[in-house]
Amino acid sequence: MTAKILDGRLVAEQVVARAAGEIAASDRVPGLATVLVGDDPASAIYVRNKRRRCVAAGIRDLHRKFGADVTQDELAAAIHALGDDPGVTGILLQLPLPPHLDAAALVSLIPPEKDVDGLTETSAGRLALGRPGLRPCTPLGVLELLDAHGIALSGAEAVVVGRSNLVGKPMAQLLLRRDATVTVCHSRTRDLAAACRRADILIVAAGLPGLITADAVKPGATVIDVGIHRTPDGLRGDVDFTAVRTVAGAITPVPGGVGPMTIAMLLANTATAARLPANAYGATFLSS
Ligand SMILES: Nc1nc2c(c(=O)[nH]1)N[C@@H](CN(C=O)c1ccc(C(=O)N[C@@H](CCC(=O)O)C(=O)O)cc1)CN2
Repeated sequence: MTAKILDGRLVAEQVVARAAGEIAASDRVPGLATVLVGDDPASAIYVRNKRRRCVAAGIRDLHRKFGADVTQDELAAAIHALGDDPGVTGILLQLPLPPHLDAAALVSLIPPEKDVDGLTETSAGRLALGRPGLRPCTPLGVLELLDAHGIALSGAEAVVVGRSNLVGKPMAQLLLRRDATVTVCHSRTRDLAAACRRADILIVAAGLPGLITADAVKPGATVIDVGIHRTPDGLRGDVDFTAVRTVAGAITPVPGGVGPMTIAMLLANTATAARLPANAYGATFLSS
């Protein structure tokens, strides 16, 4: 068997075109503030690509760049100012941050109705409770990709490898909302391969290159690789693509799978956020 390739670039184009259409039809121009701290080369690439895509879709680019030595208070003040600025309809703090900064505390300063990354406590809580809100871009993109390829979720055995706030946890919540039976695996899972073999849909966001080998995949399963690693041989995911594609029914490539979907869903969320009234999702907890 050779797996069908789930092309993220293709589906991302459709999502971006839809978002651009919504923006063109709206009377409010979205303004996205991307906040980039330090000199991480991968983060610089992702933010550059996000900004380019946004501008092409009619979103105002309100980028803010800070040195790696910026203090927590300086960054907090900048996020507060963006939160108060009516021209800024979306705020994104690119992760990871340098280790001296408290990323969770800074993310929590973003007003929920401008939280286009879906990472604030309000957004996460609303997802957990099944209430409307902005959802994290990568898990949202995975769902969009599965839907675009007609992969059924209701009643399916879904296994998520990884429990991060950025991907694993919200992915599990979104799959539950779509009536999948969800198992979340992590670094302490005893027999990871056995757990993964139960999956009709296997979503891997573990951050370990080549972690998932062919013996961990049920024949015919759909395998979604969220990992992205820069190796001497080029970009690689968390899945051993060459081996797993001979067992799986469908698989995402790296690059060209989930990555482009993450950016596309940011545009979709930015279009949505621009339509929200101030305070749509409740009060922000302001830290002193
Ligand atoms: N604030 C956030 N920080 C981070 C997020 C996020 O969603 N919000 N996700 C990741 C990185 N990420 C987005 O920021 C991201 C990763 C990969 C891609 C992508 O398009 N990858 C391409 C390859 C591009 C390349 O590296 O040359 C692909 O897979 O085809 C986009 C966005 C961590 N931080």
